[in-house]
Amino acid sequence: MTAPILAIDQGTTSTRAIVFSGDQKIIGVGQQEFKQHFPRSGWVEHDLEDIWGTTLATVRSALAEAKLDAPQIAAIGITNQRETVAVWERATLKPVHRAIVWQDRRTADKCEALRAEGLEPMVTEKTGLLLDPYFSGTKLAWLLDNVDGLRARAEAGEVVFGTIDTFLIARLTGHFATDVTNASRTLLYDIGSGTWDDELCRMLGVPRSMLAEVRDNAADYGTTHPALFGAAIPVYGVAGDQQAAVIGNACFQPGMVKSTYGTGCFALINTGPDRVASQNRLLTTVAYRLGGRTNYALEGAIFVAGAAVQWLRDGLGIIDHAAQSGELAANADPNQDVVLVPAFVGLGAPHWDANARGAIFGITRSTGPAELAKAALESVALQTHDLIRAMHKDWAGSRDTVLRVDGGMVASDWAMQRLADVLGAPVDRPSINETTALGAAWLAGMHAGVWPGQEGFAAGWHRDRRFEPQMPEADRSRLIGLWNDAVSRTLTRVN
Ligand SMILES: Nc1ncnc2c1ncn2[C@@H]1O[C@H](COP(=O)(O)OP(=O)(O)O)[C@@H](O)[C@H]1O
Ligand SMILES: O=P(O)(O)OC[C@H](O)CO
Repeated sequence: MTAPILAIDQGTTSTRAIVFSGDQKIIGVGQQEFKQHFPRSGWVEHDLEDIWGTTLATVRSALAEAKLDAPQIAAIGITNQRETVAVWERATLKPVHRAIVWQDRRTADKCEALRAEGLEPMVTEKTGLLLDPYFSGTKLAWLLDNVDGLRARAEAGEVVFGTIDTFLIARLTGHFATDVTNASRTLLYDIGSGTWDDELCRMLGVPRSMLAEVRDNAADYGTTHPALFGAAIPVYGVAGDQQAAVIGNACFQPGMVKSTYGTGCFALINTGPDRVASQNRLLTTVAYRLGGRTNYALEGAIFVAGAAVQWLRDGLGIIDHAAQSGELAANADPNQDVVLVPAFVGLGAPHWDANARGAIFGITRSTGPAELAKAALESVALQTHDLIRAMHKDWAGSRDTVLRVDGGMVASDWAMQRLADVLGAPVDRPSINETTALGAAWLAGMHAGVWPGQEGFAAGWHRDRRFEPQMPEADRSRLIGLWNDAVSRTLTRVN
């Protein structure tokens, strides 16, 4: 039996709802962008009512486009921007503050202080993460320390914390639950024992009662309140968006790697049941847990990928649409060595320098929009190269792998060709680009028993196009050399 599944993909800049038919084709889409709040330099917040409002609206429009009613949907899968911190009243589900977004850097000093206390090795051992403002824990601590009366209310059990999945589940079904991949990004969860950790909670001053129950990725997360969509629909799948993309790109075998190019870029390699500890400042994270069995991943997280294209459009005004960036880059003068280090919100893996800021090198009088567009797209490829190189150093199982890509930016043929050139390895673009949503839908469909199991699903993965490397090796090494030099001049600290 097959049946349609609805996926909710709550991303950083927009919320999408997608209805997949029983044979995994997209038959209905709803999408809405929402406001980004930047209250101070380096701070990024989302209004949780915007997130909720766009979720309801996009689900309704996806159902309408698919010409389906709620009873015809077998199950819902949820996937979400990870690490973003929401705190709300347990009884009313009313937020007590805007959500603090994963990109927000306000806790850089707190992370530095914890590092100075020598706590990072303990944190990494338990969580697979580093002390960086990117992760939820220090942001939650900031709210407890800075919102009047919040700590007392948290200790009294009146307010709770969750990542965006947890907030949506609470509002959709009334359950207070999260999935293991989202939990693994909080700095509060021990990925080895699979439990919230008391020592980490103490380190960050977080009461245990604020934390949700952690479930497998394919599990029962309750049924939606009937009034929301006209009938109750079970929520059977939940995963953080980058882990959902691993699943949607069918990277189930150890050694398979995917890289997603949305606002940021996140490359994950499946390391199977082995928890590989990085020596090169990659993250160790949960790829998925199905039937109680965990697959781990090494992850490289870059904060600015498509955001560099947005900057070309909104900051510099040199393009009207993201899609024009590739055309412009193709016209750049090949003799100019312009390098952009897009450290707009610090640098993520493998540098983890929260205080670094962006820089452009090699500008001359003849540098213009085309060279800047080329440098912006190239910076995404060069950052990916840093991640893949770190993976190769960390784990022999990562060699000889083809990169599967997805996300909004992979629509750019120029960017994908340059990625293959800089990596010196092939890049595969799948036929369904909505792999994040597809991954969440598969979790739900498989749990509902209406979609194929792992092997059958993987067999249905199809390639749209393979990009083969074409750049001569000498040009490639020269480009990488210029990049390494530019990055070293941008860093504010040596790890
Ligand atoms: N044709 C294109 N060329 C380059 N970048 C693109 C193109 N289309 C979209 N993008 C970039 O992709 C990003 C959107 O991807 P998406 O996966 O929707 O992101 P997110 O989930 O982070 O909101 C934007 O930053 C946009 O600038
Ligand atoms: O919303 P995206 O696609 O930019 O993904 C955000 C990541 O989950 C942050 O870790």
